[in-house]
Parts: sequence; C-alpha cells; structure tokens
Amino acid sequence: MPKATQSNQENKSSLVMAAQGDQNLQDIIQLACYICDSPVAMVTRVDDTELNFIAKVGVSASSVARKDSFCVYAMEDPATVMVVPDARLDHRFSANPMVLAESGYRFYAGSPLISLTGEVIGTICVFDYVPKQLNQKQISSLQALSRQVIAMLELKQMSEQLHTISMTDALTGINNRRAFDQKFEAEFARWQRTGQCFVLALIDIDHFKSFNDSFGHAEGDQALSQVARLFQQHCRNYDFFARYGGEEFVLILPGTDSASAYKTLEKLRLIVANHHWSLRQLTVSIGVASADLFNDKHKLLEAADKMLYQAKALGRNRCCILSTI
Ligand SMILES: Nc1nc2c(ncn2[C@@H]2O[C@H](COP(=O)(O)OP(=O)(O)OP(=O)(O)O)[C@@H](O)[C@H]2O)c(=O)[nH]1
Repeated sequence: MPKATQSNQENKSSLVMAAQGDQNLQDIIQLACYICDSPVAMVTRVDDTELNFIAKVGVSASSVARKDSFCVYAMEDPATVMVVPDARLDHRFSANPMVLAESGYRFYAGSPLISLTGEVIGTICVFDYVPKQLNQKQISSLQALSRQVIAMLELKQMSEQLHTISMTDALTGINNRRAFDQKFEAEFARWQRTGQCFVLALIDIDHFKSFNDSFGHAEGDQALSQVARLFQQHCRNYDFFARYGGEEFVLILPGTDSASAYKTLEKLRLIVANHHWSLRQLTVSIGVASADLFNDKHKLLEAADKMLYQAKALGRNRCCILSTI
C-alpha cells in the first residue's frame, strides 16, 4: 500500500532507482565525454557505504566504496564543479587505488546533482587517464548537464508517482478498478498462453446500505477501509486485491486450484466475520470462479458475479464457488 508520506531517504532512492537503465541518461553522459574530451563518464549516486553508477561510459564496475570515491569530495561544495587536474599530485587522491592502478585515473571533474529539495544526491563526472584541465565552457557545460540529469530524474519520479496514484483507490489505499482491469487482462492472457490457471473472487460487504444509513457515510468509509485492510493483510503476497467499486472488492488468486482458493476465501470471510467491529458486526459474501472453465474473461467475471448473487440469495456471509468440484 502506498504510504501517505515518504522519508527523504526513500525519496532520494526512488529518484535514483527510477533512472536505472535510462537511455536519456546514457545520452547525457555520452555528451559529457564529448564535451570534456574524456573516455570515462558516469552519473553517480551516493549512499552510506557506496557510490553507485546509475549510468556509465568507459567503465565496467557499477559501484565504488564511498571511502575511495572522488565524487564524495565533489559533493561537499554543491555550487561548483570539482576539478582534479592530476590526481597523483593531489593529497586526497594520490593513494587512491583507482589512481595507483596501472593506467589509473589521473584527471577527474565532477558536478554535484542537486535535487529540487536542495539535497545533493550524487554527481555527473568524467575521468581521464592523463592529467589535464577543463576550460570555463567545459565546466559550465558539465554543470548544465547536471541540471539536465536532475530534471530527467525528477520527471521520471513524478511520472512514476502519477502512475501509482492512477492505480490506487483514494479511500482504501489499495489497487483500484483500473489496476484490476490491467491485472485481470494480463492474468487471463497468461492463463491462455501458459495454462497456469487462476481463481477470481468478487467480495461484497453485506447490508452495507443499512450500515451507512445507521451510522453515517464517514463511519461507512472507515468500515470499508477496514474490510480492505483485513483482506490485504491476510491474502498471500502474490494474490492481487483491489477495490472493484462501491462496497465491492475483487481478488485474483494465481496458481491456485478451486479447492484451495475456496479454503483461502473461507478463511478471509471468517476473518471479517470474527473481527471485532465497534459499531455493528460486518460480514462479506463472496462469489468465486476458476479461470480454467472459461476462454473469455468477461464470462469468467460474469460467473463470479453470479456466484456472488447466489451467496447473497442463500443468506449472505458465505462463499459460493463455480467449479468442477
Ligand atoms: N460509506 C461508503 N458507502 C459506500 C461507498 N461506496 C458504496 N457505498 C454504499 O454501499 C451501499 C451498497 O448498498 P447495496 O448495493 O444496496 O447493497 P447492501 O446494502 O450492501 O446489500 P447487499 O449487498 O444485498 O447485502 C450503498 O448504500 C452505497 O452508498 C463508499 O465509498 N463509502
């Protein structure tokens, strides 16, 4: 479930993780190589122990220990590009293993990456195997590239956040109908392609209208959220639970046969029925159908809905399953 607030640390890491494998980022460091006439360039992010290369040119490693990193020094002054013309003559780096190595690095320039919140999260940097200097145009260009990297990372993070919001039900925080539609489509296609079956369950709170009428809509909202929490907490990690609409939920149980799905759903039904509800006991009715009986996903949904209707008609607080058992 998405959390209402994220810590700075989470923000920082999702900002950076979002960029992994990004071709645009790769283009930018290629430009850094051209501009600074250097064979090695990276976009790096720092954590407590390591400097990770989230994009790189001319280097095979994907991280370096923080204590051996040049970039940690560059990040100390976010406003400037740190240039090390000859690392062998610089007391901070002369004993660095990357400098001491045969054909080790001699030149470094790194521009800090400053997030919109002012945090320094890493650098864009270039290395060379020969000592040299950068001119002012090259330094300004490297700084401009660091701003482009940040813009790219922020944009990517924002689009991921928007995607999450668009797939999340605002009241309960669980997957919404849109997320279900996509998952259902994918799961049904997978079943047809691989023969790996799944079970679909529609879950509806019983007599919810009278709950709302008795205790008000706000209490109804809380009860609805609590039902969602109980299901979300007690279904398996690889099950997919979503709000289908109103007081109705849906659960996809992959890799399960009808008999075990029935057991699972009975367990979930009883968790709701036995929960201590402060205002009035709530129960759910559940309609279940297994995909192996259908070659059309709409028919499967229809069958689960019919089973739900049957569960209601038989007195509610029960599971009805359509299957071959
Ligand atoms: N508080 C609250 N109520 C909702 C929400 N969505 C749907 N409902 C209510 O859920 C109730 C559903 O009522 P009905 O479809 O008549 O079903 P029911 O009263 O649960 O009866 P059965 O399903 O037959 O057991 C309606 O009163 C809706 O207003 C919501 O987001 N919040």
